[in-house]
Order: sequence, then C-alpha cells, then structure tokens
Amino acid sequence: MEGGVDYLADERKKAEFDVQQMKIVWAGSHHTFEISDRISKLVANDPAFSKDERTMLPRKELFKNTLRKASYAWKRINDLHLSEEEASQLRFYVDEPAFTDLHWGMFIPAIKGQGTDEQQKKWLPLAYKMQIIGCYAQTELGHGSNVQGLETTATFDPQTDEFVIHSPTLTSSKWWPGGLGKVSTHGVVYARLITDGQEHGIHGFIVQLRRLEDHRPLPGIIIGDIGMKFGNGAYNTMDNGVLRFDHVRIPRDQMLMRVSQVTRDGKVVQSDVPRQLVYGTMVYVRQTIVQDASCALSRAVCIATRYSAVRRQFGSHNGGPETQVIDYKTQQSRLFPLLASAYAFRFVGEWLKWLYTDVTQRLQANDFSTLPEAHACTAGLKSLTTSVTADGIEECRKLCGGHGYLCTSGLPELFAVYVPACTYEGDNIVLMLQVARILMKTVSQLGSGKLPVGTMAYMGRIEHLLQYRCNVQKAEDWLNPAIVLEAFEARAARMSVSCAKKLSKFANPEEGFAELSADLVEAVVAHCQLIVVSKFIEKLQQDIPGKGVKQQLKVLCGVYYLFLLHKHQGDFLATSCVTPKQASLANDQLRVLYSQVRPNAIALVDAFNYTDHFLGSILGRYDGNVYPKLYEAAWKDPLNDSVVPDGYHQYIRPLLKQQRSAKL
Ligand SMILES: CCCCCCCCCC/C=C\CCCCCCCC(=O)SCCNC(=O)CCNC(=O)[C@H](O)C(C)(C)COP(=O)(O)OP(=O)(O)OC[C@H]1O[C@@H](n2cnc3c(N)ncnc32)[C@H](O)[C@@H]1OP(=O)(O)O
Ligand SMILES: Cc1cc2nc3c(=O)[nH]c(=O)nc-3n(C[C@H](O)[C@H](O)[C@H](O)COP(=O)(O)OP(=O)(O)OC[C@H]3O[C@@H](n4cnc5c(N)ncnc54)[C@H](O)[C@@H]3O)c2cc1C
Repeated sequence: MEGGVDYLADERKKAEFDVQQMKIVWAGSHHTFEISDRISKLVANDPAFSKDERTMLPRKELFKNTLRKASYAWKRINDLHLSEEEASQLRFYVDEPAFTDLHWGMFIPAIKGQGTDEQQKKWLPLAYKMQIIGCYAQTELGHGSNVQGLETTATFDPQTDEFVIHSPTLTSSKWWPGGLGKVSTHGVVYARLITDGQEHGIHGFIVQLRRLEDHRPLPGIIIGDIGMKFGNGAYNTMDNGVLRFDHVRIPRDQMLMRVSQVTRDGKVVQSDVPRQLVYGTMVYVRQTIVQDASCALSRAVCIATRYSAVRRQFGSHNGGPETQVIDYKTQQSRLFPLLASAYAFRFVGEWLKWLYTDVTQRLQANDFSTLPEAHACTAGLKSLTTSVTADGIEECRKLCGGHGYLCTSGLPELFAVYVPACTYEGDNIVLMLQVARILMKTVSQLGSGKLPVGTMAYMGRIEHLLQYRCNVQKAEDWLNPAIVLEAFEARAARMSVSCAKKLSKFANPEEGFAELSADLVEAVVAHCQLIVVSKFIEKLQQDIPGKGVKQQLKVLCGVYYLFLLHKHQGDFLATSCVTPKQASLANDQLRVLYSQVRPNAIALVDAFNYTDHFLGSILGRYDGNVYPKLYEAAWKDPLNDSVVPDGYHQYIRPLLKQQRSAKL
C-alpha cells in the first residue's frame, strides 16, 4: 500500500490463498522476486523516473526526456554496482521504450551469437561499457519479412581487404531499426555478401555509423528518424531510423564470421555451423517477447480487474450499493480468461527461456539438433502470445467502460506501445507459416520411422490420436488434465493431418501451401495452444508451496483451457474430438470456475506485484481510490490552464456572434 485508505481492502480479505507465495511463483523464484521487488520500488520512488505527462509532450521534448532517463538509469546502474539481472530489471521498470532496448536486446546478442571469439573480445567490452551504442539494422524500406530479399550490398574488395557497404536503391534504405535514428554509433547491418562477383546470401556486418567525437554521420552515410508512430507518447520515445550507405568501407574483420568466413583472398568458407544461425538473434528476441507478453497482459488485466471491483453500475436494492461490475457474469467471462492467459503465458515463457538456454548450450558444443524446435517454438509462441495480448489489452480497455479510453487509465498508451509486437521480430502470420512448414514436414515424415521430438512428439501417436474418442460424461470430467491434453492433442493432430492430406493433392507443393495457408495458420494456432496448455499442466505437477496457491493455479489452468475449448469449439466439433454435449459440459464447468476465481481476483492481480508507478493507471491504483484521482488529474490537462481557451476570440466568439445576429 502506498498510504491512505484501501478501498479494495474487503476484496483482499476474500483471498483464499497465500498472496506472498503466489508473488514468488509469478516472479519465478525467491531470488527473482527479491530483485524485482527491490528494483521496482527503487524506480517508483525516484522522481527522476516519473512518467507523468509523458503522453502530452511534443516529440522533441519526449525524446530528450527519454535520453535523460536512459542516461540517469545508466548512472544509477553504475553507482549502485547493479548486476546484469538487476540492471535489466531497472530498465524494465523505467518502462519507456528506448535505444538501450536494442543495444542490450539485439546489438549485443547479435555479436555474441554470430561473432567469432576474437570479434566478441574486441567489441563486447566496448558495448558493455556503452562506449559504443549499437542497433540491429536488418529491415529495409522494401523488405522486412523476406530477409533473403534485402538489397543492401557488402562487396569484398581484395585490393584493400575491405567490404564496401552500399544502398543501391531507395528500397534498400534501412528503415525501422530502433535506436538508429538519433543515437546509435554502430549497427549490426545485414547485407548481401558479394565476393568476386558472386552472391553468398545475407550476413551481418558491424558498421560504425557516427563519429565518436561529435556524433555526426561518417562520410557516405545518411541517417535520420522515420517519423511519428501510432499513439501519444507510446513508442515515440524510440528513434526508429532510416539509413543509407554510399560505398562505405569497413575492414574485412567486421563481418560477423561465426557462420561463414571471408578469407584474405575473398574466398567464402562455411563453418560447420548451420546457415540459419544468421537468424539466431531473432530466435533470442522472440523468446524474450513471449516473456514480455505475460507482463503486458497482466498489466492490463490488473488495471481492469481492480477497476471492475471499484466500479458499480445498476442493481441497487432498497438504496443499498449498486452491483460491482466484476460480479456481472459477462464481465467475468471476458476478464477471467485474460487473467488466466497472463498466468499461462508466464509459465510458457519460463519454459521457453529454459528451451532457449538449452539450445544455446548445445550450439556451443556444436549440437544443432534442437535448432528447428527452438525456431518453431519461438516463432509460434511469439505469434500466439502477442496476438492474444494485443487483443487482450483492447478488451481490458472496453472492460473499463468510458474511463478506459482516458490516457490516465494507462490502457491507450499500453496498447499503442504493445501492438507493434504483432509485427516486429517477424509478422505474426509470416511466423505462423514458418511453423506450418515444420508441422507439414513432421506429418510427411510420420511413416518414415523418424519419430517427432519435443513439442511435436505427440504426432508420434498419430494412429491413436486419429481414433481418439473423448470420454467426458459430466462437467467435472473436464478438470482431468489427462483428458484435456488428449482432446487438445487430437484436435491439433487432426487439423494438421487434414491440411497435409489436402496438400498432397496439389501437383506443386508450394502452390498448395499458398492456397491452404489460412487453414495451415489455424492448425498452427491449435498446435501452439496445445503447447501453452501442456506447459501450464506441467507447471502444476511441480511442488508449489503456500496455502491454496496450487489450487488457485489449477482453477486458472482450467479457465485457460476450457475458455479455449469453448472459443474454438468449432475446431473440436469439426474434427470430432468432442461431441456437442461434451462441449456444452465444458462450458458448464467453465462457469463454475469463474465463480471460484471471483473472490480471488484482486489477490491474483496483486500477485503480479506491480507498483502504481509501473502500472501508470488511475483505474488500476492499488488502493482503488479512483474517482478523486481522476477528477484531480483532469485539471492538470494543459487545456484547463485557462478557463477561456486560446482561440476563443478568433474562432468561438465570432461564431456565437454570428448566430445571435442571425436570430435577431
Ligand atoms: C530488443 C529487445 C527485446 C526486448 C523484448 C521485450 C519487449 C520489451 C518491451 C517492448 C519495448 C521495446 C522493445 C522493442 C523491441 C523491438 C525489436 C524489433 C526488432 C526487429 O523487428 S528486427 C527484424 C526482425 N525481422 C524479422 O523477424 C523478419 C522475419 N523473417 C524471417 O525470420 C525470415 O526471413 C523467414 C520468414 C524465416 C524466411 O526466411 P528464409 O526465406 O530465409 O527462410 P525459409 O523459409 O526458406 O527457411 C529456410 C530454413 O531456415 C529455417 N529457419 C528460418 N528461420 C529460422 C530461425 N530464425 N532459426 C532457425 N531456423 C530458421 C526454416 O525452418 C527452414 O528450414 P528447413 O530448410 O526447412 O529445414
Ligand atoms: C515498432 C517497430 C520496431 C522495429 N524495430 C526494428 C529493428 O530494430 N530492426 C529491424 O531490422 N527491424 C525492425 N522493425 C521492422 C520489423 O521487423 C518488420 O516490420 C517486420 O519484420 C514485418 O515485416 P514487413 O514490415 O516487411 O511486413 P510485410 O511482410 O510487408 O507485411 C505486410 C503484410 O503482408 C503479409 N505477408 C507478408 N509476407 C507474407 C507471406 N509470405 N504470406 C502471407 N502473408 C504475408 C503480412 O502478414 C502482413 O499482413 C521494427 C518494426 C516496428 C513496427
């Protein structure tokens, strides 16, 4: 509590579980909880990190303010000798998209993943100390999704032992990289490698962009910001940039050479590392984006849940209080599945982080066998979780009625910052189609004796799944995780097999794939939902201490999968995985679970442990003191600086005068 009366105190008393223990489950461990709790308070209590009025600042002021915060954050990180984990928590809780996200989140990982040991030794210490600031310059004006279509060239000049980086067309201009527009001194630039007149595909190059002395672009380089983006404040704190090269020369050793090397005489040598590792940074970032989805969704859900308990509308009896809107079943059926999804994404994000760490360790030992699984899981889950989260934030805005539309609710800015997650780091449909290819390959190999592995292992039981009949007879049977898993597996497997059968009828598989792509995306959604459900169920098999904590998570898990079953009952019925009667029983059980969530709803969002600073929402205040604060905030709007608005004499008065004289 941050002082004063707690208007949600009665709600908090209803909780049937140990909230403190749930906070630890949400954080992942005691250790992470301690760090995130301490750092979030440190940020919240420092006026230098205030977020007030961010949505009202003009772009230049907004951007300068972001630079100030980023530089102050760096000073605090150094003064307090924060560890890497603490520093990244600090940047997270400052909660303002900035060039530092790309420096730490993509530039450094690109050098780590694609640079040789020598290159890492040379560049990483400079980057870690922020003596250079980097961005990830891949996308161009003409191509983003189709990485092989990038046009920037890197031509080897054996005379000087240099690469010549060039933008041959307007569409080859780099366009979008965050941090590029006004800040980065360096970039990992992706370009088409050409040696001796021959093309060798897309590779990354470390290119210095600005002079370290006065920040001016180096000769042959044109850089700028690409302009305002969606929303006030929001992502406009980021300098997404445009970049053009006119025959800019860099030394040969600035090509990232872990995957392929160019020798002194211009020969291209492939190492035994797979080519796809050039895409490795994207796999890393997609994994972090899945974790971030649970943060963004939980934040919106926290606001909507607290406000739904404060807001009353209709239903007063004998002059008593009106009904809290959270008690309306329609409100619960829109809100609680999102609450459950936030928890589900938290756990699948945790698992994905483990998978990524495992893949990285294997890659270091030259074991590349799990790379396709890592690609499929990161691409599929990035798409699923960001789509649900973006839609979920908007649903939370609607759940807050009119007040949700005010900037002071925090929801418009959260939405505006979040929605590009459906596009950046791979357009969600494009990524789903990547997973579809892998799914279809898996199905086509089923007869060959090659057993599917990892998250596709269930396909290995295809005969059984094709014959499966669900044996749910009463609503409570839907609480049995084994029954649920089989139903989700059968649905996903049958949708994939159905697509594969249709595909096999096309003489040209590429044509078939294009024709069936919408169906394929639906099969991928089913497959990804199965992953999330199964990881939630696996989580419940762990030892989870704390009174009532595991029970609450079981309820949320049930809400998550039964909501999906209800929403996608068309799939389940069309594939004969459930009967209409069983689908109806699932919905009955879902209603029972909603009533079990209700008394715990406020405590379940308290478990996210968000400070009021981080939430940035009057509707989501911890103390529920919404109305006086909304009233107070309105008067701070610049429009209320004067009683009579600027422009009155110019525009309103003549209008009123003209109407008066017309009447007379
Ligand atoms: C940055 C900090 C992160 C912080 C995140 C947390 C959020 C915090 C709050 C938010 C605030 C601020 C942060 C914002 C950060 C924004 C960052 C955004 C940065 C970017 O957007 S960078 C640009 C990203 N671009 C893309 O993602 C492009 C998408 N396109 C592709 O990935 C590829 O081109 C493609 C679609 C995969 C197609 O490529 P290609 O034609 O070459 O490939 P094929 O389809 O022929 O496949 C060939 C072969 O390779 C396999 N494969 C493809 N991709 C991969 C991969 N990544 N890894 C492994 N293997 C891969 C594919 O399966 C095929 O295999 P096969 O031959 O069939 O066996
Ligand atoms: C806020 C933000 C930050 C970004 N930051 C960076 C950065 O730091 N560095 C960087 O390099 N890039 C960055 N990007 C660029 C981003 O990665 C690309 O915009 C993204 O990969 C999508 O590519 P695109 O713009 O080419 O979309 P397009 O591919 O042009 O998509 C347009 C439409 O076509 C559809 N489509 C495309 N291909 C297919 C297909 N094969 N089949 C079916 N449908 C298809 C898509 O689904 C979409 O509906 C950023 C973008 C944004 C919005």
